[in-house]
Amino acid sequence: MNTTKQALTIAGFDSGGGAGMQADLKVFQERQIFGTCVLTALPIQNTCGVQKVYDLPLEAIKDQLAVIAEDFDIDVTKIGMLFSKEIIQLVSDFLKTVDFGPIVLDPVMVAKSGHALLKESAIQTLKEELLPLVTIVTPNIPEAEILANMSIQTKEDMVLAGQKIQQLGVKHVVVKGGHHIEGDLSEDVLVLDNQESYWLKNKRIDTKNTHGTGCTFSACMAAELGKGKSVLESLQIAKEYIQAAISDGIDVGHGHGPTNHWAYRKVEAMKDGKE
Ligand SMILES: Nc1ncnc2c1ncn2[C@@H]1O[C@H](COP(=O)(O)OP(=O)(O)OP(=O)(O)O)[C@@H](O)[C@H]1O
Ligand SMILES: Cc1ncc(COP(=O)(O)O)c(N)n1
Repeated sequence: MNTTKQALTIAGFDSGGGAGMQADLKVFQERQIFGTCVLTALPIQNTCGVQKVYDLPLEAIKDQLAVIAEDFDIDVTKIGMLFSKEIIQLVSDFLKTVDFGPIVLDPVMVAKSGHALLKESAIQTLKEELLPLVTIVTPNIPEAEILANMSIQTKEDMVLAGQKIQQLGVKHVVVKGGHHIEGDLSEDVLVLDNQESYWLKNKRIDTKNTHGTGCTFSACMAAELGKGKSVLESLQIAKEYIQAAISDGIDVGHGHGPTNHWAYRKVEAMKDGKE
């Protein structure tokens, strides 16, 4: 029997290597889970932004999903950029036919540079078709406002939005405070299906190098879930991973630089008493 844990990311492309499928595969490698991938769309982007997005033929996405199903025993699935309602429908229909483990959805809507990565016409399909299949969804504040159909100003609003998003059929919700709420802390809330909620807080880091933070964070959660960790444990590791990846930054590109995927190795070495 094959004991190597296997993850799938269904996501968009980033030539700049900081976000999307590229970030997800880097996280899978760092967290020691084998990474496979299905491309949904081809944005032309680097750290300075997204210039345009090329569509892929739906058939090409369908065929990629089919070859993964033929050949791999997927333990966990992470979903990022989906771009259109047709892609969401296709991916949802496919996921109903396979057991690809828990599903983590980062409901990517707009890139940090401001370019749309999800068409507005796709939001209803995302809510109705995909969310009921999802184990954990990880919206940032603007995404949570759209999914919950409410404005979010306070921490109480974040919890309420999480509960409203659960009513769409998803099991657990992480509403990320991240770069959208003011303050010294970067606070996220996990609303579990048993209605308990947990806050995760870290010092907010003042940096422009935050390209792909949402992708990295959700991919890390997925990797840990795929290896059998609980939802809360996976979230705690993801929060530590992203904190290290942002704070121990690297400087490449001329815009919003990517995060540092090696940084968490130091944190783990310290925990093991090796440093
Ligand atoms: N400046 C920061 N300092 C510390 N933590 C941060 C910072 N920015 C984001 N985070 C954390 O990074 C994780 C990802 O959240 P973020 O809000 O960046 O997601 P996102 O907006 O979906 O990202 P993306 O636009 O890359 O998809 C969360 O845990 C968030 O709290
Ligand atoms: C393919 C893809 N997926 C997600 C993002 C969001 O990342 P960011 O908001 O940091 O630009 C992105 N830019 N590209």
